[in-house]
Amino acid sequence: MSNIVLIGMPGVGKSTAGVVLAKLIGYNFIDTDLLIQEREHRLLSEIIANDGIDAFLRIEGEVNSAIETDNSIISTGGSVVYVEKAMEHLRKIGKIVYLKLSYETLESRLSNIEGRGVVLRKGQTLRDLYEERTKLYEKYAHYIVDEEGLDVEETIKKIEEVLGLNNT
Ligand SMILES: Nc1ncnc2c1ncn2[C@@H]1O[C@H](COP(=O)(O)OP(=O)(O)O)[C@@H](O)[C@H]1O
Ligand SMILES: O=C(O)C1=C[C@@H](OP(=O)(O)O)[C@@H](O)[C@H](O)C1
Ligand SMILES: [Mg+2]
Repeated sequence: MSNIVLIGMPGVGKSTAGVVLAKLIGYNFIDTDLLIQEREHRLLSEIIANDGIDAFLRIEGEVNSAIETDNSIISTGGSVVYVEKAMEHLRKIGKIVYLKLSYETLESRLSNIEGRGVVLRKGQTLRDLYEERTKLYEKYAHYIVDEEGLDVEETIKKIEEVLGLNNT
C-alpha cells in the first residue's frame, strides 16, 4: 500500500496517532499542517485570523494537492475535506482512514477551539461543524475507525486491523 491518509475532526488524534503508527510500521510521517506552516512561515491560527477562512482553505488545498510521496502516513488538517480537488488527490495516492469520535467526546477534547485555529464560520457552532463535516468525512473515507473509549495505542491497533497491517 502506498500511503495512509488520516482524516477527521480536529482533536481526534490524526497527528498523535499518525506519527506513532508511522514508527511502528516503518513508514514516513507527513503532517500537512506543518507543510502549510513551512510554506507560509506563520502559524495556522495566524493565517486564519489574518487572511480568513477562504484563503486558508485555498492554501490547504494547494499544499495537499501537491503531496507526492510513498510509504507515508499523512495526517491532514480537519478542514481539508472542504477542498474537493485535494481530497481526490489524496484518494489517488493513499487509503483514506476517517478517525471518528462522538460529538460529546470531541467537545471535551476541544476546550480551546479558537486557540487551535479551527475553520469555523461566523455563527457556526462546534455541533454545526461536526454535523456538516461528518458527511464529508464519510464520503471520502475508504475506512472508518471508531475510536470511542480507546486510548492512542488501542486506536493505532484498530487502524492496523482495518488496513490488514497486523501480523500477530
Ligand atoms: N485514542 C486516541 N487517539 C489519538 N489521540 C488521543 C486519543 N485519546 C486521547 N487523545 C489525545 O487527543 C489529542 C489529539 O490531538 P491531535 O493529535 O493534535 O489531533 P488532530 O491532529 O486530529 O487535531 C492529543 O492530546 C491526544 O493525546
Ligand atoms: O479542522 C480544522 O478546521 C483545522 C484543523 C487543524 O488541524 P488538526 O485537524 O490536525 O487539528 C488545522 O488544519 C487548522 O487549524 C484547521
Ligand atoms: Mg493534527
